Amino acid sequence: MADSDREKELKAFDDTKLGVKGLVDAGITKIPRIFHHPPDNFKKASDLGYKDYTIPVIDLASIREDLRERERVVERIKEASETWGFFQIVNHGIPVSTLEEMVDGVLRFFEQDSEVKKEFYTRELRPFFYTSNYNLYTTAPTTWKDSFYCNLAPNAPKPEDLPAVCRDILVEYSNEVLKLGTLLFELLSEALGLDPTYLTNIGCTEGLFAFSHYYPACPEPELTMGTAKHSDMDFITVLLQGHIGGLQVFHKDMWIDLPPLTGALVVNIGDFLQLISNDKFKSAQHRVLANPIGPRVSIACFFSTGLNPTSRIYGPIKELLSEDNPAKYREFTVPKFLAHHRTKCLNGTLVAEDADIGKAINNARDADIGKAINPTEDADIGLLSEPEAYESPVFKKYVTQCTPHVATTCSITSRTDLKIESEAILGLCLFDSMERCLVQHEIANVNYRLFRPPSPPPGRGPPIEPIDPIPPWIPSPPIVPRTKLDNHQHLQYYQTLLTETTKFRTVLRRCTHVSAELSHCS
Ligand SMILES: O=C(O)CCC(=O)C(=O)O
Ligand SMILES: [Fe+2]
Repeated sequence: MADSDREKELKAFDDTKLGVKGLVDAGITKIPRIFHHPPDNFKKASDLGYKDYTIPVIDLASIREDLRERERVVERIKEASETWGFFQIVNHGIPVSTLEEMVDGVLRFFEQDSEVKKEFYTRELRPFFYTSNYNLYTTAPTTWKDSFYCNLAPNAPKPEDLPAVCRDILVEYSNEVLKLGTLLFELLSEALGLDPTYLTNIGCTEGLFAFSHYYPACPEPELTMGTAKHSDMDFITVLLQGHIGGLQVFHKDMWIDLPPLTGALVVNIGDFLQLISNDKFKSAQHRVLANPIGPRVSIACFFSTGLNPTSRIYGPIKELLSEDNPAKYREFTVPKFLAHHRTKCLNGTLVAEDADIGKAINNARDADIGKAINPTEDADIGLLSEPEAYESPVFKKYVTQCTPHVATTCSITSRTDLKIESEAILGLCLFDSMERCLVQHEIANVNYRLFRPPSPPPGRGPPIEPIDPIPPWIPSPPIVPRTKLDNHQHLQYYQTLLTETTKFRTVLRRCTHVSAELSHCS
């Protein structure tokens, strides 16, 4: 789809102020092209016959009275946060009737008279607003949902800023979530071996905002996504989902369903907590499938000062560090972190996964701020550092222009038999497709070998040291015909290309968020 056509379609869609629900109400049977997403190659655990992959459900019923039980719960939270980055909680103290009323409140908001609802439609940050696809005009495929956004703490919303149809329940529910947050951060602090008040004392409960999503039934669910793959850029998220499923968590190169459970809340670790726990806890990627039945609703409450940033400095918690476990990240402030990611994403410098406000735009590990301190694996062979590699004009050019191409050129179809780590698989797939991009777009007519140059014929330029930047766990993908280097010009060209390709590899190997399906801002 040409960019200008896409732009026009996006604008027309935006101007209706009716969102995806408006399309469904108009009776469409085919979804507009702006919603088309490239197919995903990763499998669902259930399709592979794995039945034992289930996200832990943790019962908080007696943790206040029974110390032993509290210890057991803390242990389970620790395990879930280290392995999954996700768990569900039941008997958390919020009455089921409040949860049900919150879900109903969301339905009432999205299903109210459209003229009243349109009053809330905007892309500007307001205490409460509604929109469809916050970053509609970025390069991302549009997702099949409408959302409202509400800032809850530290500045509680004024009642008059909230829509009448869900005002009371929103206030009640957010007070409950704030209370629950204090308990969760106590348990998470204990799970990290810290004093129970540690995470609260460093401000983890200070900020809260809600995104509530309305996913209408989709006539062609296989062509689009409800929410694209992302991780949350916050400390933790408390998610209430209605009665229709679709949420999936990425785990061991598979998508694991997280089906709704009456009375339960989903808790997931965000990028900030991963970062301050020095990678002990994992911020897992997740997504929501579009569904032929609907509407599905959800309310995600993000513990982050994202909408009221403070100058507080965060970094790996000192008490968790030791000689064997040195800090993996630099310190950061929330505003810098957000600004950095937003700029990166909106510039298209690095195509990111999800640019909704406060969400994971890029993985913390890859940011300049909060960036991994470890020397690059490639330092010993004289490669650029990762930030420099991001600046590589060739990298920018291909990553930004060729992302859809990446999706279609990856030749790796079977991952389940590849016994390598997930990053490696992603890396392999990306390298494979990136190289194909290079070959198809730019260099098909140039004679060269990409990775292992032959020695030039005697007397034709200096011998080339075979540089193999590929770590053993990323096999070199098979690649297209390359004839011999036969003159000095080609040799130089090859060397430039090799450097650039190596920069790709430097970057891509670390960028789990650059997705092989299609990197984008959703
Ligand atoms: O709708 C859902 O279940 C998940 C939404 C989500 O992941 C988010 O808003 O960050
Ligand atoms: Fe999320």
